[in-house]
Amino acid sequence: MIEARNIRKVFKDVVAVDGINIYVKKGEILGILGPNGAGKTTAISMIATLLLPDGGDILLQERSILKEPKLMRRILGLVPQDVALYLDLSGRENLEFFGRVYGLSGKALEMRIKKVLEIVGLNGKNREIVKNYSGGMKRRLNIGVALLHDPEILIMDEPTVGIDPQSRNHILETVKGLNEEGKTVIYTSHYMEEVDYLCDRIYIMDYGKIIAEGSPDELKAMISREDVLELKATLFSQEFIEDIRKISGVKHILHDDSTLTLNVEKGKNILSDVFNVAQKYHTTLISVNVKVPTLEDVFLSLTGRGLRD
Ligand SMILES: Nc1ncnc2c1ncn2[C@@H]1O[C@H](COP(=O)(O)OP(=O)(O)OP(=O)(O)O)[C@@H](O)[C@H]1O
Repeated sequence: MIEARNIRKVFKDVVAVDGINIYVKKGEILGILGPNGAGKTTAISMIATLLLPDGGDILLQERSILKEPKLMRRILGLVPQDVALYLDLSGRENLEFFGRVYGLSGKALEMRIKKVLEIVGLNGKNREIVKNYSGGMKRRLNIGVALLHDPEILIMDEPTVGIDPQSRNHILETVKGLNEEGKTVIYTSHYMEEVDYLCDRIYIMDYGKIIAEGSPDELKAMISREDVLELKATLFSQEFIEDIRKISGVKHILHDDSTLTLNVEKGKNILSDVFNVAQKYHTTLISVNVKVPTLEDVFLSLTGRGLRD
């Protein structure tokens, strides 16, 4: 349906998107996963025709949207990262305003507003001014605005950042529901749990490049030659972590003060080495677990860094 070929965008001396290929199939939820600054927003802004690439082409059903941006704009709903709403208007008034911008009016507009309020679960609050909405409600209304003209494709840029868990779940379920009704979705996030849960296919981005592509299971299978071990303690010292890093078979480490995640060569038993290090630094291990790999472990394996470093 959509095919971005070798697209590139440079801002002064920053190569935000470095010659990537992305395709989107009709009816799928496509995830773009990557840490802050990876280039996700820049990539989808080009697909959404908000930014012109410095190189490459973007095709919608074989026709270049660089030459014919209207083709894309007609069928696209974009949910930007920053909430774009009128705070002094009610939820309903915002929908009325943006609906008119999309060219809707009269009964058609009224019906779409009713439908959209149902989808985003804001029926009960539609006459309240948006200033009084919680962060999650504002995000949901923002999604509602993007749905007003009943777009075929929905592009969502990190729609759950900084909101409460209940609204987050509501948004994830809304995306699933919209997809089941036939909408194609492009969803960017740096939360691996979200893309794992939602997406049929995922591109992992880092420093403007795509470093892996596949279904969540395919991506996890990429590290099937590694075991993931998780150690917990009250506090891990830097010296402890450095000694663990030196154990033969340890490929990557992700850590905070109390949890160490190790990607270890498959089948390599490093437990006695781990316990020796623990003894050396008088560190009491609260737990040692073999983990089922997550997309975070895939990213760690590919880059040596965590998604949220
Ligand atoms: N308008 C701009 N001017 C200059 N640099 C920019 C601009 N937009 C993005 N960048 C830079 O391009 C790189 C990619 O940014 P982008 O916003 O696309 O990443 P992202 O993966 O969406 O991350 P985030 O979640 O933080 O938005 C970053 O280094 C960013 O600082």
